[in-house]
Amino acid sequence: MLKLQNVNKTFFPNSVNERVALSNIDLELGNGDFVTVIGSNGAGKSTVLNTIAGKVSPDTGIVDIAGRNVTRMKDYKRATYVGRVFQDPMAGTAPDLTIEQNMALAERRGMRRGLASGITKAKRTRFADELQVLELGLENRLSAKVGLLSGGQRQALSLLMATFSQPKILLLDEHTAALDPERARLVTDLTEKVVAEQELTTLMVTHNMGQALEVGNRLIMMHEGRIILDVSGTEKSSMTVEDLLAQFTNIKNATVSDRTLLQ
Ligand SMILES: Nc1ncnc2c1ncn2[C@@H]1O[C@H](COP(=O)(O)OP(=O)(O)OP(=O)(O)O)[C@@H](O)[C@H]1O
Repeated sequence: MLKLQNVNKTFFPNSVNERVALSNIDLELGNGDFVTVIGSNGAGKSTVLNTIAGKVSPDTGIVDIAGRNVTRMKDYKRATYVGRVFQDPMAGTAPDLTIEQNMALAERRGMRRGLASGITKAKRTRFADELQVLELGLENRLSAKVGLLSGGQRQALSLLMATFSQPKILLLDEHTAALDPERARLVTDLTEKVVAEQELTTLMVTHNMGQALEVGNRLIMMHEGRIILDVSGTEKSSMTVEDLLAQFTNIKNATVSDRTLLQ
């Protein structure tokens, strides 16, 4: 469903600000794979997501979504294939528009302009049905401005909207990080439910190692632009947070000793 082949990205090459963000990334996700992505700051996690979404154009390599080479396809054209939820609850929704207006926009994602139709009664009923799944009572607040919702409610709505047009790939960029533990739990549970129901192929970046182990069927760890750990199935489910921390420590030590060797 998703294939990254030998993807490289360096920001500001050949300058003092040069940053190697992605280095020979090869990654293949099957239909319905739910992959959690961890790694230290600057490891390249967001750049992987941005490359898939088309926000970042790779220097070399191929991005293939559902058998289509989208490497040079603009982000707005890819929007039909890719749903995304960001860390900031304010990012995925328009605060001055109502819940139903936001949902109508999400529904039209990736469509050509000029095909707009009003929010019909049938549509309203469908939106209400969709919202009921969240169990937050939002189905009774269709005409409320989204700016009035709490962060957790907005993230739940963002998630629903991101999956509305049944994308091929769902990208979650630390989408529970800004929420309090209770709301983070709610949005995590909801994520698992929506992903399972729609069999969505999903990449979820998180700094929460417990969450990375608990959620999904596969986990990758990134470091300095590379994928340095890729576990799934029982190997993943038998891992503990301590195991992951030990991996981090090993890498950091290895990196330090590599540098020492190179000096
Ligand atoms: N638009 C950009 N312009 C310049 N450098 C960038 C840009 N985006 C990312 N980088 C650099 O690329 C590297 C990888 O960044 P990225 O944001 O992908 O890391 P990350 O793993 O998501 O980190 P974090 O956990 O801190 O969000 C870093 O060195 C970063 O400074």
